[in-house]
Amino acid sequence: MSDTLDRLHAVLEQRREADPDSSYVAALHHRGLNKILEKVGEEATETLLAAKDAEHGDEAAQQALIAETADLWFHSLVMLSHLGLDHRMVLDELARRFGVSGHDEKAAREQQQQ
Ligand SMILES: N=c1c2ncn([C@@H]3O[C@H](COP(=O)(O)OP(=O)(O)OP(=O)(O)O)[C@@H](O)[C@H]3O)c2ncn1[C@@H]1O[C@H](COP(=O)(O)O)[C@@H](O)[C@H]1O
Repeated sequence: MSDTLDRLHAVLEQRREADPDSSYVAALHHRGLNKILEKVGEEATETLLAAKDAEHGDEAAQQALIAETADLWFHSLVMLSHLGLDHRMVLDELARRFGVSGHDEKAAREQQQQ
């Protein structure tokens, strides 16, 4: 999986300087952060609607959910790239969380806030 993300990251970096008329990613960068965030929000909404359909749906509904999730991940990667960040930082953060229960992490956070 990381190999695919690495490959996509390399393409996204190339597209930062590409012609917006010939590249969708370049067109997003050209239109700016607000447009990219609009797409992330749109894809998040489409993903959750697809998830509801997939809950009691057939294989086609499950495939639709996978496609929408891919759109969401893709646009999130464009967002990170636009801000000079990348998937490796997210993977490192997830790796750091291995073995830390979500309940324990939340309890520790709440204790710090007191
Ligand atoms: N993985 C993707 C990818 N996933 C989704 N999309 C595009 O994301 C868009 C989002 O879907 P929508 O239905 O919302 O599209 P839309 O109606 O055309 O968008 P708007 O006009 O509303 O902005 C579609 O145009 C998809 O083609 C992607 N476009 C590009 N990539 C990757 O990025 C690479 C570089 O792409 P270019 O920059 O276009 O060369 C490609 O080789 C792929 O590897």
